[in-house]
Amino acid sequence: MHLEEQRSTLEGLKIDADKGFLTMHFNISEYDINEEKLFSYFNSYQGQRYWFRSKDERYNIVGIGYIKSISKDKFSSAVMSEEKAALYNDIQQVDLDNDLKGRLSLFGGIKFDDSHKTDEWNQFRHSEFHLSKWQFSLSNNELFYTFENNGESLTQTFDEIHQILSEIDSHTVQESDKPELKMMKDIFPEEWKTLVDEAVDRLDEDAFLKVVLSRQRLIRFDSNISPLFLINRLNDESGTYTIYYEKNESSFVSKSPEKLFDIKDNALSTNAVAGSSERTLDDDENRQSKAFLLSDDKNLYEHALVRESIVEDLKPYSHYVKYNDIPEIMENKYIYHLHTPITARLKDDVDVFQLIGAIHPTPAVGGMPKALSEAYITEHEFGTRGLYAAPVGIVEENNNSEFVVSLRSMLVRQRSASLFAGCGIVKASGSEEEFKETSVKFTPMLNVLGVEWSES
Ligand SMILES: C=C(O[C@@H]1C=C(C(=O)O)C=C[C@H]1O)C(=O)O
Repeated sequence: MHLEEQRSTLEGLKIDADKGFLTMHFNISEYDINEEKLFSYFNSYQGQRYWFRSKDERYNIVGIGYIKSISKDKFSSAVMSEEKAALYNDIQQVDLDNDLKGRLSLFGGIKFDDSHKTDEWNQFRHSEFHLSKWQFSLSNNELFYTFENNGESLTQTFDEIHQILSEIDSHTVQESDKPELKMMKDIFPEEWKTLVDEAVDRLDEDAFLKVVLSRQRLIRFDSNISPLFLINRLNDESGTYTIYYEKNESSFVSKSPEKLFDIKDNALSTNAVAGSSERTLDDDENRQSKAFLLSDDKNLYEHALVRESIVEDLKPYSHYVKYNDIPEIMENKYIYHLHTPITARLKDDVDVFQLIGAIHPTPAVGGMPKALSEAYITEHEFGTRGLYAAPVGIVEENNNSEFVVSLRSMLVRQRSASLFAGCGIVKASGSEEEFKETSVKFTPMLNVLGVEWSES
């Protein structure tokens, strides 16, 4: 449809005075727009921007300006779904084209737990989801522009948006400087190994099977880490999720390989991921590494715990749950994992927040049994997980959604970055191997930061 025709549909449009917001939904395929141009152009919105890209690019969304948010200091699935319904109910949506495919979405996350040992996550509330003023759905070249319904002329708004889209199209992105590394250190490395040894002693094969313990690495640069530098580097590794989430002065970044679940018209798909071995540049070593994973009892056991827990958690909400008994190899750039795809047909009245409450934390990031391992993590782990290993993702009005388990992640504030990595501890684990595995899991974020490293 041509611009003039789209513009004229607005002239006769009846505005619903009861709604607080209006969303115009545009096809923007005539403009040359990408993530970097958007983050550069909308620099003044820093602190209120996100980028979420699915592994398969079902979603590739950049959101600018948090115009309306649902946020709580405690997670309640009922309250979240009520507030989400109220938020959508207050919006009049206007499609400016007949064959638009995208849907107006919320983006956000729910922290791993409600522990507050340290204050570095204070800029994020416990459960927080945002509707953005500008939602660029880059996988289908669409824009949702949302604004307060205050009687402004719609055709004038339409013209202003097209003016801005032309400016973004011709916007030149300046190259951003690589920050110089000043300091890099593991937080309590020896104490963490002791923590792992103590956990191994505490675990037993009947009542406490597994606990996931994480640790942090702190990095400081000699200048602030520029958002554009990160956006540019995040485009690098394919085959993972991409999350870049600004909130005030903090940014949370993840290159997770792990989906919590996605839902499309009541069909849910998820993936049990647990069991790891390093990927190197040597083909022979890699063949051995994969063969080892597929036959190693400790890794297969850790994996089965995760798969069974997810399947059991899904059953009450599903007509059926399907999966294969034999795990497959997931290949990431720096690491291999065992994974099992799982699908389910959800019952009609199931809400997305209810599912998050039921599944998170999977034993891939918590442990088994769930309550015992969560309490163990809260009591013994150093630091606060915040959004590390937490559900972060996109949700639409009708429950269609995609959530990530936000691993391979970091919290960036001004000149510093805190990197997070964990691993599953079972009775057969050893602290030196687990320390090494967590070091490998820092690699994706070191790469995003442009930090040269060598793990020896
Ligand atoms: C906890 C992390 O990873 C999880 C733990 C794994 C394991 O213990 O083998 C593998 C993949 C993830 O499910 C992490 O990356 O921080």
